Amino acid sequence: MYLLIDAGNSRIKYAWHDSQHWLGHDSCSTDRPQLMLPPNLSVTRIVASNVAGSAVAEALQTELTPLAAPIEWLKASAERCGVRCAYPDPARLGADRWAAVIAAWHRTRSDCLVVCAGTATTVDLVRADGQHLGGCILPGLGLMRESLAQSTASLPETGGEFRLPAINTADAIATGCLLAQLGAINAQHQQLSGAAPILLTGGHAPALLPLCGTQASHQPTLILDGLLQVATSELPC
Ligand SMILES: Nc1ncnc2c1ncn2[C@@H]1O[C@H](COP(=O)(O)OP(=O)(O)O)[C@@H](O)[C@H]1O
Ligand SMILES: CC(C)(COP(=O)(O)O)[C@@H](O)C(=O)NCCC(=O)O
Ligand SMILES: [K+]
Repeated sequence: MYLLIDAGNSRIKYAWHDSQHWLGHDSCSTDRPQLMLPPNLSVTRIVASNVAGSAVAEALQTELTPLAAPIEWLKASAERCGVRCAYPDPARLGADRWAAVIAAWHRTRSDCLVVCAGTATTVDLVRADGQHLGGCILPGLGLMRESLAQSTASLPETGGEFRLPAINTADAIATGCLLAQLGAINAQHQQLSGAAPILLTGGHAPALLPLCGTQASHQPTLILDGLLQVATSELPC
């Protein structure tokens, strides 16, 4: 059994797979790393991406000590599972982005855009031949709204709907933050061949999906899929 763990800055997502099927999945807050695994889960390999810092890594390490397998921490590298990293210093690329890029390329085998819309939003470009081209990082939808609410006297943090043009404050904020995300996605998409698929993952993906056009699809398990791809390859992390 493979156990795959994606530790983001807000939530830890995890799932287990028997090399044929996903058998279960769950998530917990990154502030309280507590994994709920079935008793007697016979795990042969644990592959994890962690962008939430060393304290979270240590907590997971402690939590999973009873399992027979050690945690293998994925780090981006020059090449992995057929994908070549654009960063001259690959270890600087977030392991979650790297896993998502690996999964996206294996899924599409075409030019594609990978959007991870979580605490931060990351956009990555991948070419059909497996070359990662880089991308961009911007505050996630929640962070955008939070920063507006925190730095102003009267802007609300929640509510509102996408309306062009908006005619009330809540809608104006919701619309502005979504347009900022879409602007980054569309600008990066224009660097690829016209109809390249856009793979959206992360907690805010459902909010972006209806605005991203027909090339876009929601891939809730993209990062875990990439971790599985790594786990089922022969190489250690
Ligand atoms: N239905 C949802 N389930 C979970 N998170 C959601 C949902 N809708 C919006 N979110 C937001 O998505 C964020 C978590 O997304 P996620 O991709 O797990 O982030 P990260 O990888 O940075 O931890 C939460 O902070 C929350 O604000
Ligand atoms: C950009 C990120 C903070 C996104 O984290 P997340 O929103 O998934 O919690 C993470 O991928 C990260 O720390 N990356 C390292 C810097 C980089 O990718 O260039
Ligand atoms: K993200």
